[in-house]
Amino acid sequence: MNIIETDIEGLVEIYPSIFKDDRGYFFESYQQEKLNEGGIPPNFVQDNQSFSLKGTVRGLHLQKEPWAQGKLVRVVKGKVLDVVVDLRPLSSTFGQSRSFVLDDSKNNMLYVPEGFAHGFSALEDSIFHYKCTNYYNKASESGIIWNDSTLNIDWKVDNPIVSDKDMQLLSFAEFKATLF
Ligand SMILES: Cc1cn([C@H]2C[C@H](O)[C@@H](COP(=O)(O)OP(=O)(O)O[C@H]3O[C@@H](C)C(=O)[C@@H](O)[C@H]3O)O2)c(=O)[nH]c1=O
Repeated sequence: MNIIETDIEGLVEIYPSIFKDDRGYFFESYQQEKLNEGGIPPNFVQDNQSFSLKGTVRGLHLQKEPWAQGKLVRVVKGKVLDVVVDLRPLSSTFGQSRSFVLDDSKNNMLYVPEGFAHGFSALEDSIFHYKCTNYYNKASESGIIWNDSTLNIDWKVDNPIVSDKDMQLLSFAEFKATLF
């Protein structure tokens, strides 16, 4: 398992060791001790899985305190562009976004700490799986509109499929006004 720190504090990429043989492959999709050594907390309480048609954009989502969630995300099948925005008010990278391709041929994962907005676009039909450090809490849901012009994220999909709920999310400026 190769755990790689990114240039944003707490945001970590993980490349598991994949063992291939005549039958197929094997890898440890979650190993608490090794991940904890790499700075990833051990307190996951909920696993989620979604399927998205190619071209879908989900996000950008977060839950507010005290229901903030760290997320350990990966694709089971397919390929997504995973996007995070650092919304921790005291962070030197506040307001910055990063994108990572998560791919079922590499089985790479990303740990997104609490305090980030998270989303992804499906570059292929994709099954997405993630572990969360806190439970789903509908009343605490918040987020930023996927196509906010100031964040200017390239989702790398044409004519995105976006839920009605996500079309109602705040602009980044509106979101910031709720913080400060
Ligand atoms: C996220 C979630 C949704 N649901 C329900 C609510 C709703 O009826 C249905 C679909 O919910 P959503 O449209 O919010 O699903 P989705 O847009 O896939 O939401 C997810 O997006 C990605 C980008 C994230 O980062 C996740 O944390 C989560 O916010 O599932 C749960 O029961 N538990 C959960 O944990």
